[in-house]
Amino acid sequence: METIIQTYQLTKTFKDATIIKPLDFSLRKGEICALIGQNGSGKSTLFKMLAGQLRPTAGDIHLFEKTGRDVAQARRRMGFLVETPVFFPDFTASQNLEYFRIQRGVVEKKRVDEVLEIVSLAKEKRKRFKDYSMGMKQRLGIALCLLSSPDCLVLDEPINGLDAEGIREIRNLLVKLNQEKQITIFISSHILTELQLLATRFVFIKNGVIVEDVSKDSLQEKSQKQLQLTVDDTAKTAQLLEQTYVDIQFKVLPNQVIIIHNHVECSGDINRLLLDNGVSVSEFRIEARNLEEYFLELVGGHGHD
Ligand SMILES: Nc1ncnc2c1ncn2[C@@H]1O[C@H](COP(=O)(O)OP(=O)(O)OP(=O)(O)O)[C@@H](O)[C@H]1O
Repeated sequence: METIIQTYQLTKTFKDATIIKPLDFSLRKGEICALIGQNGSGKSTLFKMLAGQLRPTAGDIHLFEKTGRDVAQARRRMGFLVETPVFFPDFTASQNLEYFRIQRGVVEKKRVDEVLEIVSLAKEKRKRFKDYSMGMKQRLGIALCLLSSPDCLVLDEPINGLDAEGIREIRNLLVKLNQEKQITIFISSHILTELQLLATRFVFIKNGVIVEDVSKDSLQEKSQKQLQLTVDDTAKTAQLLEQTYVDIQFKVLPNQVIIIHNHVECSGDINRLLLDNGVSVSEFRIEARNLEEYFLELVGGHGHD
């Protein structure tokens, strides 16, 4: 399977703040990958480096398995919506796209109508941009990305601020592009549930570090389960967990309760570990939690880091 994006130890530092810590990431053909992180986590910085708008401080980017000088050429196979495009408010949608078609050297004039059709704006193509709703403006932004017939779209928070209907329209559009035109999609949001029905893979970023990278199925599974223990010694339990599972994620609640978010499949081993080390466990159960809670625990700065 072709690798569309590959980064090696990609790093970005502004003055003395390292916003993207050495990051290895790959996006494979056909994926709809969601990049989820709170404001300031580094999503736009990463996307701008991919778009060639920001120069990496260190590390490397390969696009379509091309490297070095060939990256610029490979980048033409991608459509980026990483900053709000500046459309002319008094131009119609058609006129705006026609302007960009000429500017970008897209030869076929009919491509403007084609992309307007794809994003379901054909009927409103003679409306002026300033009279468009937020959702229509975003779809026009995606139409602009599609002008050059890209194989991959990179979209920075395209559903930010849209109402439920606007979100649904963008979601349907992106699923259609992925399924019917085999366009690979890398899309960011700070709200997990917005992309939950769309993405096939979820990458969580916090302070410029990828803290989790999971498939849709795995996300469902993980987000559904956690271990809740009531113990006589929370400090000792915390110590044992950290010693045994380096990436353990847990939080200590009042009343001697500990919630463990990962390694739920090892519940038997965890129980034995505690008992063998003299911790008395009065309650031990696997329970459900929702996706939003899961997201907040991963990137929201709550609980155990
Ligand atoms: N040109 C710059 N100079 C200095 N700091 C910057 C620059 N661009 C971004 N930053 C800082 O980098 C951090 C990450 O910003 P970035 O825009 O990548 O985050 P984000 O995850 O996209 O958040 P948002 O959803 O708010 O756009 C922020 O603290 C921001 O202030």
